[in-house]
Amino acid sequence: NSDEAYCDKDTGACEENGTEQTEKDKYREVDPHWQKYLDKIHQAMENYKPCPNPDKKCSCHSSVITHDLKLWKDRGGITKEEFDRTLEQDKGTHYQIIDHKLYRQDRCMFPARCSGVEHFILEIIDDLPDMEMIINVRDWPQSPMYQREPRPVMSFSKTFNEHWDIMYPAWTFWEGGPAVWPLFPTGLGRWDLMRDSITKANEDWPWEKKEDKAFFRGSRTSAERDPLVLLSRAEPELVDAQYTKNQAWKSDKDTLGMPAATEIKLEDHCQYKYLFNFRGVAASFRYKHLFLCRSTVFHVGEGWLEFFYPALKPWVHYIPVSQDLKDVRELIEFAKANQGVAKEIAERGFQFIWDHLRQEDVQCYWKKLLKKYAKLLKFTPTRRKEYKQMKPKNR
Ligand SMILES: O=c1ccn([C@@H]2O[C@H](COP(=O)(O)OP(=O)(O)O[C@H]3O[C@H](CO)[C@@H](O)[C@H](O)[C@H]3O)[C@@H](O)[C@H]2O)c(=O)[nH]1
Repeated sequence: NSDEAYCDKDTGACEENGTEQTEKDKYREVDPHWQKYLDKIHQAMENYKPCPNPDKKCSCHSSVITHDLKLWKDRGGITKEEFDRTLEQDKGTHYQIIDHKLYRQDRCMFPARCSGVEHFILEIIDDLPDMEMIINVRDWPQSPMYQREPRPVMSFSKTFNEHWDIMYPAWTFWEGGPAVWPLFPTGLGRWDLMRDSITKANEDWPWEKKEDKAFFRGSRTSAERDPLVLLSRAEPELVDAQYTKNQAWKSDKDTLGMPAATEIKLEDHCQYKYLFNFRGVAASFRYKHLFLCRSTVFHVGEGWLEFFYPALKPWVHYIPVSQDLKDVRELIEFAKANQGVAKEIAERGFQFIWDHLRQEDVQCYWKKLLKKYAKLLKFTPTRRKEYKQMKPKNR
């Protein structure tokens, strides 16, 4: 095997053999200490099959639909009894699509979130067959596997190992994202607009100009973020990670014993080379935005997903960090010592999100999902007369 000729397995030392530089050599030229990570990148790149580009059929993400619906397919479809039981258990908001019109029960726990969901459904309603859905707009998924009976409910986020929920693209792509005072008092903001504004902001921060530091700003929605905040307090030169307030904030205890930090716009995250993403309650909306900075995304833990996460690959598009953050210092140091590869990961991450997470892709996913889902329903929806028809806001 010609690859083996380059490096001594025991010492990790590599030698030039006078031949042309191969793709693999590129990852074999540095401090042997970092070899294990360079090998991971090489391996990941070898296994990676890029999605078609342009990808008019959002094929990049379709395997998630197949995965999420497989359970119901294997069970022979969704029965009326299963559907009604989930409805009675109040696991989400009930929608009906009948004759290309969208109807909804009156109650929605978070109206702006329902509105964000409805925006996408109404845009494709002419192409959708009759169906009914239970759409959960809470953060937390509603069909845990420890309860042996699965529920036909749709949620924006879940884990593959612990939840049966069918993932749909979160409301926040349009509206209903978290309000962060004073940055986004009415919610995080439309994804298509933020795509443009963060990408424009990154132009002021080319890689060479960015600060060589890891960065995180957000609230303590999960204590999994604590080790990074503590590392930042101990070594502010390496990491700047601080807790901000959220609506539940009552005292410094909610920001790990320190006063809350000032909020920083996502556009201003672009001035740092290494940006951290963590799950919060469920997946955090920040993930997709971080890539737009053309900074290297450090993604902590693999469990919590949104529909587009599985298409992003560790070491190709982001640096994976273990959930307990035991490897975090070494990984940041790896990136600092191997700027070339860190920058390449940043570029690939940016390009993926730019090419494959457009508003068209979100829309396309909704359409594919609902069409396939409708085929699994083993009953014909009957219109509930008390439900109101939901109409586009600006049409
Ligand atoms: O200084 C800041 C602080 C926050 N944010 C953004 O504000 C949003 C909210 O941040 P944070 O308070 O840390 O909450 P998250 O944990 O990211 O998200 C929570 O809120 C979401 C919507 O309610 C839920 O879906 C998640 O599961 C839940 O964890 C994120 O997009 C952040 O990037 C900033 O841009 N700058």
